[in-house]
Amino acid sequence: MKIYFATGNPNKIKEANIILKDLKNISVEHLKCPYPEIQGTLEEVSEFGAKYVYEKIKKPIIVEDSGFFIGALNGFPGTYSKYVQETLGNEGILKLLEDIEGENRKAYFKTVIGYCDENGVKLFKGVIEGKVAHEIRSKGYGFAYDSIFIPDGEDRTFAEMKTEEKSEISHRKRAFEEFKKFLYNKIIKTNDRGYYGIQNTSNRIH
Ligand SMILES: O=P(O)(O)OP(=O)(O)OP(=O)(O)OC[C@H]1O[C@@H](n2cnc3c(O)ncnc32)[C@H](O)[C@@H]1O
Ligand SMILES: [Mg+2]
Repeated sequence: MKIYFATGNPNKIKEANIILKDLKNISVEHLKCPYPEIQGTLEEVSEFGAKYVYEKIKKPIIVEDSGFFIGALNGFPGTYSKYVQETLGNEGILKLLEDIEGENRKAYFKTVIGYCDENGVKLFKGVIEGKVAHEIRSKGYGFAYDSIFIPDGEDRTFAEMKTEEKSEISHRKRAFEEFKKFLYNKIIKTNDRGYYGIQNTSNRIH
């Protein structure tokens, strides 16, 4: 089964492939099919985008909308994350937080995957909590906000972790895990042999 992933961001494809690497029989293909990013919640953007792209290609499709939410800024940049990354950038964000210390630097990433096929659209969500670093810290991994985000339980920013490490705990990983559960059920229901397509043999039911 092929699932198309409509995104303009190749980092997302790289991470999705790492996260979904244990899926057999299912491949994720990058699709460059722009869709209107309506102004609204991540859920609204993903639902609209998934339906929009599905109507165009009539094949199983995912889109994904993510945001970076900073507690001390009442969730800003949140649904404006793309625009803020391109304008203020990470330095601008750090400046806004100059006098903010400790617990007040809390932030989280959230991802909402929208999946659409002939049965309609479904959403899958993932969140990772952490805090905003005091300075930009990167070993060249990751992208966008990764160099200022330190996940809870870590000292390093996402941009100091290899993509494989980020992808063990990230918001994207969590959203895709939910999506995987849905795929397992769907495949069990639709496949006569009841074969999951998953390497983990304990999950095989044939
Ligand atoms: O074409 P799409 O899939 O929309 O790709 P995008 O880069 O516009 O992605 P989003 O709208 O989902 O993301 C909003 C902003 O948040 C950034 N972002 C998304 N996921 C991230 C992650 O895992 N780490 C750091 N920044 C991220 C992204 O680069 C944008 O600046
Ligand atoms: Mg976008």
